[in-house]
Parts: sequence; structure tokens; C-alpha cells
Amino acid sequence: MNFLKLFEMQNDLDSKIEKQHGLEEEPLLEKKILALLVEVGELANETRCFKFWSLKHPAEASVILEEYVDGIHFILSLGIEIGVTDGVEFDLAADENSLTAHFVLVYEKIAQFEKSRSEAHYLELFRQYLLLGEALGFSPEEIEAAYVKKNEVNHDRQKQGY
Ligand SMILES: O=c1ccn([C@H]2C[C@H](O)[C@@H](COP(=O)(O)O)O2)c(=O)[nH]1
Repeated sequence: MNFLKLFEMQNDLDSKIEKQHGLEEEPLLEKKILALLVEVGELANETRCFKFWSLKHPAEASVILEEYVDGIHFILSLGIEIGVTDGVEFDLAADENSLTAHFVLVYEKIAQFEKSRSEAHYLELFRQYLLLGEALGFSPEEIEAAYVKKNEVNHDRQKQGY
């Protein structure tokens, strides 16, 4: 994944959103953390991985991927908030955790990052979210392409006064 390119695209989008809504001087980190927590919940809901009481099938892979890359947006955006915009590289070894365990770990990492706001915890969060993507069956190429597509949708939404 070309993280440098993704951070640049996210920075362009965030700058446009902040300008459009007159928020250039506003602290937005806490809201972005809540936005990420919400996105992870929406993603979990689409997978239905934890709904042991239901027989309904998960959403289509394309729907799950779009939800997943909403989270990538907010993670990149959080990186920009704390000054991490480059030099991100991950060595991901697939693990045996269940999908549900992956989600719980992502929530844990978000909570740790929220407390410390440190670069080290940020990178742990990003890594855990990429492991979740792998557990969902998405390749880095698929994730990058879906991110680029959704980033464009987000630009269009701003143009249309979303
Ligand atoms: O500062 C922001 C605010 C929002 N988004 C993007 C991330 C998600 O792709 C999308 C979430 O929008 P909703 O569909 O949840 O409204 O907006 C950003 O990239 N940066």
C-alpha cells in the first residue's frame, strides 16, 4: 500500500472539509476518534460476525469493503492530526484470531491511542486495523483502490453540500 499517497489524498480531503465548514482552527481529534469508533461499529454490523442470535448473511463484500475504507479515512486523518504522514510501513503476519476478536482488538487500540495520543499507539492502531482488513479477506491492492474510490465520493459530497 502506498501510504504516502494515501496520507496526501486524506490531507487534501480533510483540508477541503475543514475549509468548507470553517473549522481550520477547531480541535477535531476527539471527534475523529468517535467517528472511527462509529465506523468500526458500522463495519462489524455489516459483517454480522458477532450476531450469534441471527441467521442472516453478512452484507456483500463490496459493502463491507466500503465500510472498511471509511475507517481507513479516519485513521489516516488521525495520523495527520498527530503529525504522522509518512514513513509508515507494516509487516503483517496473518494470525488465528476470530473476526470478533479482531474487532475487539481494534477497539482496544483506539482506546489506548485516545489516552496517549502517541505515535507508537497510533501505529499499533493502524496495524491492528490492517490485520482486521486481512482477516476480512481484503488484499492491500483492493483496500487502496477502494480508498481512492471512496475518497473521490467524499470530495463529490463536499461539492454537493453534504
Ligand atoms: O474530516 C473528515 C471527515 C469525514 N471524512 C470521511 C471519512 C468517511 O469516508 C466519510 C464518513 O462520512 P459518513 O458517511 O459517515 O457521513 O467521511 C474524512 O475523510 N475526513
